[in-house]
Amino acid sequence: MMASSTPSSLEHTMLAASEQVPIIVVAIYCGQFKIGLCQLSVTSEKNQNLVCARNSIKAAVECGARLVVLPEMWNCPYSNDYFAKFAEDFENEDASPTFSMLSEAACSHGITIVGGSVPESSDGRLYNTSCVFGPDGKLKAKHRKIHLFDIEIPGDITFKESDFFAAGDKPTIVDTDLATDKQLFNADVGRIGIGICHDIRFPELAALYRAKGARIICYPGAFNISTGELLWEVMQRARAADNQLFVATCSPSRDSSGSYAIWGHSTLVGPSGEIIATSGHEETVVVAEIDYSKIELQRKGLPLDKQKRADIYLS
Ligand SMILES: NC(=O)CC(=O)C(=O)O
Repeated sequence: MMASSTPSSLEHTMLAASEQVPIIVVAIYCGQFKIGLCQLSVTSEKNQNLVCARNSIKAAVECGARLVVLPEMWNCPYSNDYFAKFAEDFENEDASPTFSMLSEAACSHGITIVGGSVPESSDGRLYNTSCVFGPDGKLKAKHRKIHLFDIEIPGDITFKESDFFAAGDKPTIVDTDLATDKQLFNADVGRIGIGICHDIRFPELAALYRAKGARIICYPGAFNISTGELLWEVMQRARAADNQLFVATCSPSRDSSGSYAIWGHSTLVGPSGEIIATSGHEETVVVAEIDYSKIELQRKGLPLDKQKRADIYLS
């Protein structure tokens, strides 16, 4: 068991997809299911973005992924000039091409999709929203970005999401279809926590997800090159190691449209804070195996939950 989860058992393979998007596959023995992270190149043509995402989901599924994650803002450039124009109302499903495509993809492949994030219009407001679909194509959950990315570092980066978006006010935990997955695919996708990009900076949210039984937290994200180099990997590894669970992130690729320079590097991190699979900044699909027994192993060997001195710092 121990030997099977050591780095020496990793197989790294580079494959060429039919759409000529490079695919990175990382397999670990004794895994339970594969996750696919679709690092998409986002253009200012929504339809093209939908087609590209659909192809990428298919490529991930062809490599065995049962859980597929898309990036933050994948149907729309991550830019204030586009958010309102590209927004869709998910209550009106038939008029939402993004909702329809994700639902169809989840249903026809029988997979769970964490649909990155896109601009949502609702009751006269805009939200940065992630929709999660189950293998029957039904919407399982909707997460509205809780912590909006407002930053002003003179001479470096200024961005104010709160000028355009309203903040969500709920954490999002999704119970995926265990029975269906177990019967059909011998996989256990389990309980997932959802955050969007800047949400990753807030350890309290991740700790809440762990307390509620999440075994993986998915963060669609679009870190900037200014913040990404220093913090993107650190944040993911910290959230995973603090909570002894898996963290998956998915970003658009750097060549995406708009003035916002994207860091990329979609990644899967394991419960001891180890990087299992990652990418560069180009368009790609990362497929990696998740073995939940690593969580139990880590929590047994290093029982942070029992060692916690809540009497000292939570009172
Ligand atoms: N999209 C974001 O929330 C970006 C972010 O957090 C960053 O550091 O860049």
